[in-house]
Amino acid sequence: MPNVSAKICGLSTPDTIDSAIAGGASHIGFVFFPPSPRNVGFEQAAALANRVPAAVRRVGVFVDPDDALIDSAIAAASLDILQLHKTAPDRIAAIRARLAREVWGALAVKTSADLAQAGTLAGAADRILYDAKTPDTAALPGGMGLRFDWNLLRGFRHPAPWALSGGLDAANVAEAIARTGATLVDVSSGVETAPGVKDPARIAAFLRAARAR
Ligand SMILES: O=C(O)c1ccccc1NCC(=O)[C@H](O)[C@H](O)COP(=O)(O)O
Repeated sequence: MPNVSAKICGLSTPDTIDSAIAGGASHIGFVFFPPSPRNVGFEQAAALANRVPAAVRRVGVFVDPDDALIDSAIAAASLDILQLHKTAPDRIAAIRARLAREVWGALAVKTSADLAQAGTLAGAADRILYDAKTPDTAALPGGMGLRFDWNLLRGFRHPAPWALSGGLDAANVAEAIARTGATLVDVSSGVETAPGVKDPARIAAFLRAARAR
């Protein structure tokens, strides 16, 4: 069975960063999107990023960002990877070409028609993050604890490396991995006690469960 790696997204405090690292997270996500309860400022991100060892990848999470925001976030938090939500494939490709950095494209999934759009991200992004589609009225395109039907991924021919996200937690991540074959999983609200409030114990439990599947 392949090793499963885990990204803990939306971290904003030193204790939760430390918990993710101690628990074996492969990736740590910082959200740069002011409407999010997980948004971090540049100085805050810089201090948090300093706690992250080089072996753990620092992911910046953005919603259709402009170049100035990306450049400031990279400078502050030494980001290894950019995760782009609601960003057109040609814009993703342009960002990737300009920065020569790993870039992930988030694909909002509810139906098989959504999943069929994965091909548009292949070639533009290094990795596709399958995430649950949030309602049009929602303030956020991610981090809402929603999950999509994992059966949609059964037999799906992934056009690029990928990761699974959306509504994962310590109780369901093993099943999610078994059902989809994911080798990289991503969680945010499933390790929180309230929106934006990460819990070190839940982070540790999630990472244990992802390993123990
Ligand atoms: O988490 C946010 O607040 C957020 C805001 C804007 C764009 C993306 C955001 N999160 C992206 C993530 O990578 C989350 O981990 C992913 O959507 C899963 O969230 P959850 O279902 O809460 O585990």
